[in-house]
Amino acid sequence: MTTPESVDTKQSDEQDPDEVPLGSPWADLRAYIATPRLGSLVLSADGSTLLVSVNELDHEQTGYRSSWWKLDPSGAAPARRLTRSVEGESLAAFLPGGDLIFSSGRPAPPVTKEYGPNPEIEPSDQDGVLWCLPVGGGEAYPIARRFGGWEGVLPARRSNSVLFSAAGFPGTADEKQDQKLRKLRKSKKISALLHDSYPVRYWDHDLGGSETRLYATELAGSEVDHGDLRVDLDKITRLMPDAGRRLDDVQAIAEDGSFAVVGRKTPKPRGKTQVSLVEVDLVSGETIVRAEAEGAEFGNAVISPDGTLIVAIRETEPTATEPPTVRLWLIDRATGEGRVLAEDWDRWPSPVAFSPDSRTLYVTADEDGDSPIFAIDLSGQGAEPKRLTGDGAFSSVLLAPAGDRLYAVRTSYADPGSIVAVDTVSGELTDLPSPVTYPEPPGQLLDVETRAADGVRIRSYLALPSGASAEHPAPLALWIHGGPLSSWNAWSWRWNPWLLVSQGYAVLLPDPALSTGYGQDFIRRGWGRWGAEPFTDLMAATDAVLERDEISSDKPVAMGGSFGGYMANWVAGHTDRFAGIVSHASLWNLDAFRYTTDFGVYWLPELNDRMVADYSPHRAADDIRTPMLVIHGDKDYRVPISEGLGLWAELVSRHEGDPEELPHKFLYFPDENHWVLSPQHAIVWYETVWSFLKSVRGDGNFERSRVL
Ligand SMILES: CC(=O)N[C@@H](C)C(=O)N[C@@H](C)C(=O)N[C@@H](C)C(=O)O
Repeated sequence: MTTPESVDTKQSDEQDPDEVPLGSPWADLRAYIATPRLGSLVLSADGSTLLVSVNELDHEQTGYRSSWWKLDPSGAAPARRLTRSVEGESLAAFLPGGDLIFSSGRPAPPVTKEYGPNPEIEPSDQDGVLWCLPVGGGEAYPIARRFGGWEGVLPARRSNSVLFSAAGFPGTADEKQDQKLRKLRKSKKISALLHDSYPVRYWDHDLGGSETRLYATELAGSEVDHGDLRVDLDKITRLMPDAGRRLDDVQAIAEDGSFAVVGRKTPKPRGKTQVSLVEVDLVSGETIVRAEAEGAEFGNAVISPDGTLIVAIRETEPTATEPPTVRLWLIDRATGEGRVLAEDWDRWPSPVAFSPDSRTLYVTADEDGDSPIFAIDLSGQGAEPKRLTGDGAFSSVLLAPAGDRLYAVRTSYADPGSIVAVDTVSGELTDLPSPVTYPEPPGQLLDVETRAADGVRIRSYLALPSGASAEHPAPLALWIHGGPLSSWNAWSWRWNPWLLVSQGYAVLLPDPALSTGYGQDFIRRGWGRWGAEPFTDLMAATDAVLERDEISSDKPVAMGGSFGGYMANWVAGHTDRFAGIVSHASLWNLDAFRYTTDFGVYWLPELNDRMVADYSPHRAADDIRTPMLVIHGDKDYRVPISEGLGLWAELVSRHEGDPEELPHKFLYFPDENHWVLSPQHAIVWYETVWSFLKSVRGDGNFERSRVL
């Protein structure tokens, strides 16, 4: 598979724009949305089969469908597509014998007792069907159907134990009742939910209609029992049935299938919850609390192959003045004792795998514009992390059973994604043949740095168009990342600087105060002071690149989404140095935001009254003189639409001149969420941003996208 062919064409007036052959994906938005995107990796228990998911544009070009591709872990054979259906496939996990379980919306045979549970339930568009692709060959066949779908499938590596998780309706005692209630609600068109706890929404969907339920069973595999596998949640063991909505997530299963580690939420006063780690015995169902502490939460657990150790992250609760800390927490199952690992390591790590002898732990952590893999030797006293990989952000990291190599998807802002094998001793990378090859971006990615007024180093990436030079300097676009506890270190299809580079801009991607990968002090510097150091760091980074010969001294433009949108709004109210500002899914009135965002209690320690009084962008509404493009999706529950509506109303109500000459625009998506994910809307998003930036720079009039 390659990206859509690059053909240099000029659009004639008569031609339907959709008929014009595709150009480069970094310049032609139709080619951009049609470019396949790498997803996550799955490895078989014996290490012989590595899969990667690939997201491709669907036939209507209004969504993406994912399929699984088979990779040769040795790197010899090319990638080949393993699953193919119009509806796509998602969840995937190997049984130890090699059978692959996956979910797919592909048409399943009619419901009969023969093939699945709950035969009284008519097939529906809300069905989730799990399929098995037998290792010995042959067609995939359905093994379970469930109205409402599945959350996860987690097989043990060296036994027949398999965990299934699915969302159950609160108040229903078992799977039968759950399925009946779902059917009733559907037929009566009931969508109402009753809440008695917090939170009630998450990113773009409602909570309250579901709680995670956990089931365990033994699946021998089709090769072993010479028959088809069947899973019926009514007939298998439900674990922690009394946990109700306290069961948070299923994090890991022991290789021998004897126990699993799950997150358990305990409701706390003032709407808080605290997640602890609980071990559940898959046979007896007994539970043991493995990690629990006031003022801290635990997650991302990994179990050592010998089953003696659990490592997770421990994140402390922030206060008004102290940001959270993230550390590794090592639990010795024999003694039940837990301790911090690599306490002095000033990074926020996340565990990914243990070596086969359980003596080395592999983790990833943001570091200085990368998110590399580190190895931590657990046998010595020091637990000193050793950086294994160089540039790039490594995700979906899996260890080969022999322990000699890790597999990962590596991305950076110079690379949309490669599949790599990492030597666990030398850290050497080998590229594996990937289902997707991407064309080179239309420029260079530079690592640049400057000093803030207080002497602190601020580093950034600068995406520079190929032709930029002292003779042809490029106009500058400042991009501000979200979070704010994050870093511009991994490729993003949503925030892709190369699309703007192809329009001639140089794009600056700074990591200001609050960014991850530079240590705790760097985060603390901006904590509760959003309009102070994070803002002045961004300005310092902008000043420094404006001095470069290849950068035009014209007024730059600025853009940011989410927290980056907060900062875009703050910039608008505190400087007139930008020609135009794009504010996507932005925080405008912090006083309102902290109570209406989906998870307000996360923000409350930092967004206290004092911080809100000092740093809410809406307080500087009178000072905004820069044209703004406001963009918001109505289904954004992280930064609710009220923030975008408030910003828009305040901008418009301050415009005293000719209404026809309002300098601002509002691009509103009634059915998009925080990210604007559908491909057709991504096109509208970029087209509108391009046109707005062009107009504020005086390069032409603002032109509506032809579909607006
Ligand atoms: C619970 C919570 O709010 N977590 C934050 C990481 C978060 O979602 N922040 C948003 C306001 C934000 O800035 N998100 C960024 C990562 C984005 O680009 O969506």
